[in-house]
This record gives sequence, structure tokens and C-alpha cells, in this order.
Amino acid sequence: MKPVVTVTNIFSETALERLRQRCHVVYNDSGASLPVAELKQRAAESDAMVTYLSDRIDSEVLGAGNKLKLVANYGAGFNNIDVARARQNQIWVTNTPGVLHETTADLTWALMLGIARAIVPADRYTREGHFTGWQAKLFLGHDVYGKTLGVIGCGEIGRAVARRALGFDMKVLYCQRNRLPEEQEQRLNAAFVPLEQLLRESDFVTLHVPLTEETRYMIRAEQIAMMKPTAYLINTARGKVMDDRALVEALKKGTIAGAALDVFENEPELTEGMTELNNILIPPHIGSASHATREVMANLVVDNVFDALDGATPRTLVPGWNGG
Ligand SMILES: NC(=O)C1=CN([C@@H]2O[C@H](COP(=O)(O)OP(=O)(O)OC[C@H]3O[C@@H](n4cnc5c(N)ncnc54)[C@H](O)[C@@H]3O)[C@@H](O)[C@H]2O)C=CC1
Ligand SMILES: O=CC(=O)O
Repeated sequence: MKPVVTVTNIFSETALERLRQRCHVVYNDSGASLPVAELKQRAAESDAMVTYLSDRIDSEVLGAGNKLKLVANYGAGFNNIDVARARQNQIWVTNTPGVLHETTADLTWALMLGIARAIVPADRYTREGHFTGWQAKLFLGHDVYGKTLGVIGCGEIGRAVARRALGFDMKVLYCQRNRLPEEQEQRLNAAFVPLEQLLRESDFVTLHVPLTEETRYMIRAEQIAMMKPTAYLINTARGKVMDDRALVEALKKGTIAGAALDVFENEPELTEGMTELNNILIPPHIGSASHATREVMANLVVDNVFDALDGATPRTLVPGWNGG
């Protein structure tokens, strides 16, 4: 009998084809998330599950997985999965590191440039027929080149963002739990500083930490108030790393110049007042959304599924799986 693999939401056709050659695939192509009861049912009947970061794979779902060997998340973040419970139940958990950081760094830069130079309102202005000719004060923004970039969480994505700053002659500050090896700091021309210093000195603050108990709401009103009034805050990490209500208030008052968020505290819900602001960009969680990257991610997910079904350790277990 073929092993059963559930794919909880829209997935790559080529990756699905690979799965179907070896497995019986139960595919939810409705575009809507599966309700919890259905996730439990799928866990009970599956050998592996391919999940979205919006699927809450908690102890209840994992507890139903009698023969479940693997939960393979289609993304780098895995805060939607109760990893401790999965380990207890001897269910592997994998994510997709090493393949999406450049694409997500590109999006982070698109947001930095887009918010600092008012690209979206300027485009709207032209489309609406307001443009009557070059004007000295039309859509004045702030420079990005030569400024100070503060990277909070200098992992795969944070480092890819920092590396791009070299081409913009920026000074780079970073903070995280552990200092990078000296050779990496030198290559990025980045200085390790405490969070407070980073917030006070940066013109662009960009968040790249995973959502954990330690990082939940690490940026609140108090931290935003430390930033320069001309600074921008970029979040392509997870919504709950930040207090979005405090951000909306700060943007209304002009505490900082603007913000760009790819992720939201109560995703997909937006925080009240967000859409009325002009100094914010709010794309719908598209950090890794390039054709090529989503394909590579999907194929890495399938590699992990095949590893687990072959009785091997899946190749990209989530960080910390072995206690590191
Ligand atoms: N917007 C999007 O579409 C995407 C968002 N993400 C999010 O970005 C996050 C980061 O991704 P990667 O760079 O691949 O992860 P990573 O694991 O390579 O890097 C995370 C960094 O955060 C640091 N960190 C962890 N806890 C910390 C703490 N308490 N204080 C300070 N620093 C801390 C770590 O030292 C590490 O350097 C993911 O966990 C995910 O939530 C990832 C991919 C795409
Ligand atoms: O948010 C996306 C991810 O890959 O994590």
C-alpha cells in the first residue's frame, strides 16, 4: 500500500507530481485552510503532512497522528507547530532553510526602498492623472544609501539583507543572542550592538528573528519610542514579534517616519487604523514569493517527505531539533 501524504493547501504541481509517483496524496486545493477537526482527521490517516505556516499543528493534531512520521512545513518559520510535542511523539518536523533567504531579503529591500521613496503613493498619483510635470517638491523621500541599517536577528535572511547594504554604502548594526564569527562580521562590515543602541542609531530597522517566547512582542511602544523620528521599521519576520497597535499609534503621531510590514500581528487580520495610514506598506506575506523560490521550497519539502518515508533522518529538521 502506498503511504498517505496530506498536503493541506495549494502546492507546486511539479512537486505534487513527484509525491504522487510514490504516495497516495490527499490534496486540499480549495485555497482555504483546513479546519482543526479536518487537520486531526488528516493527521490520523497520514504518514506525512505538508503544512502551511497558517496551519496550527498543536498537541491535539499531533496527538491524533497514530502513524504520522513527519510534519513538513512549507516555509522557514515553524512557530505554528508544537515542536516539543512532536519530538515527544517521535514525529519529525522540517522547514525549508537555505533556499528562500535571498528572495526574502530582496523583498525586504523592496520594502525599504518602497517606503523611503513613497513608490506606492507616487505610482497611484501618476495613475490618477495628477502628474502635470516635474516639480521640485513632488514626493520627497529619504535616501537609503549611506544611512545606517539595523538588523535584528542576523541569521540567513538578516545576513542576506545586510550583505545587500554593502552596495548602498550603509553602516550596518546588528543584534541577536550570539555574536557572529569575526570573519562574517568583517565580510558584512557589521557591528554587534545592544538592541537599544541599534534602535537609537538606525535609519532603517529590520526584523529577522523567529517568533519564540523570547521574541514575542520584542518591539513595543517603548522600543519604537527609542527610534529616530526619521527612521523606518520593516517587519518581514512574524507579526507577533511586534505590537502592531503601538506601531499604528506611533505612525499616527509621527514618532517614526514609516513602516513596511509583510507580516501582521493577527494575520490575516489587519490592525485597526493601518489602512488609513499613508506612511505604511502592507503587502500580504509575500517574502519568499518568487516563482523559482517557491518551486525549490516545494521540492525540498518533498525531499524531506521521501527521507522520512525511507526511514532516514529528514535533511532539514527544524533548528534546535537535536537540542542545539
Ligand atoms: N516574510 C516571509 O515570507 C518570511 C518570513 N520568515 C521569517 O523570518 C524568520 C527568520 O528566518 P531565517 O533568517 O531563515 O532564520 P534563522 O534561523 O537563519 O535566523 C534567525 C536569527 O534570529 C536570531 N534570534 C533568535 N532568537 C533571538 C532572540 N531572542 N533575540 C535576538 N535574536 C534572536 C538567531 O540568532 C538567528 O540569527 C523565520 O523564523 C520566519 O518567521 C522566513 C521566510 C520568509
Ligand atoms: O513566512 C514564511 C516562511 O517561510 O516562514
